[in-house]
Amino acid sequence: MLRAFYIGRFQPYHFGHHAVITRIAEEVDELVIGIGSAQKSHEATDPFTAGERVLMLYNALEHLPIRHYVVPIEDVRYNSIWVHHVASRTPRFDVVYSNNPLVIQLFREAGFCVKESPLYVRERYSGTEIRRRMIAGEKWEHLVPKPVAEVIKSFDGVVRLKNVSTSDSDFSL
Ligand SMILES: Nc1ncnc2c1ncn2[C@@H]1O[C@H](COP(=O)(O)OP(=O)(O)OP(=O)(O)O)[C@@H](O)[C@H]1O
Ligand SMILES: NC(=O)c1ccc[n+]([C@@H]2O[C@H](COP(=O)(O)O)[C@@H](O)[C@H]2O)c1
Repeated sequence: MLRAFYIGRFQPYHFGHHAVITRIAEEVDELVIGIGSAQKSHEATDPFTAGERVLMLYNALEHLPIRHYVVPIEDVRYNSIWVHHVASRTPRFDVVYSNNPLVIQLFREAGFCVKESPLYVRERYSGTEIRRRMIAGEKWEHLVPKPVAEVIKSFDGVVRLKNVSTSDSDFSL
């Protein structure tokens, strides 16, 4: 039984992520999906809460043919302990898929087998580009699975993103 791990911020979950996850599902038996920077929301680059992102993934992956777990994971101050932090919040996994250089470096140093996942039409499928379109009032719905667009609309996510993007207040502890 081979269980894989894949992490992203999913702000929002889009067809680039979906292509990667669909491909991983052909190679492994189970998949743990980490929702990274789970503590963040209501910011221009991270507008959606961990709970909202759980819902996006849960609904978009309803028909994924393998068992999968969606686990929110907060950032920690020290990169050196991040892999242990991830492991303490997830079912045990055997292989990591990522193309984030820091994620790859940290997992390889910790002794994990890491497979690099290729980018899928990156200029089209990118969280940054989708958020830009949302703020500009351009079409974005075709870049995400239908259930994701429905979740975002259910809580007026585009209005929130526009509001937090124009706000000049930056709250941090
Ligand atoms: N088009 C894509 N094809 C394949 N993988 C992608 C694509 N876009 C992002 N990824 C990967 O998915 C993982 C999660 O990324 P993330 O949730 O930050 O998405 P993103 O589109 O890069 O978002 P942002 O633009 O907000 O940084 C990362 O490893 C990232 O490289
Ligand atoms: N020290 C840390 O908390 C740490 C280190 C490496 C990656 N991460 C997180 O992993 C996720 C990686 O996903 P992206 O590829 O979408 O950036 C991000 O949420 C990032 O913040 C956190």
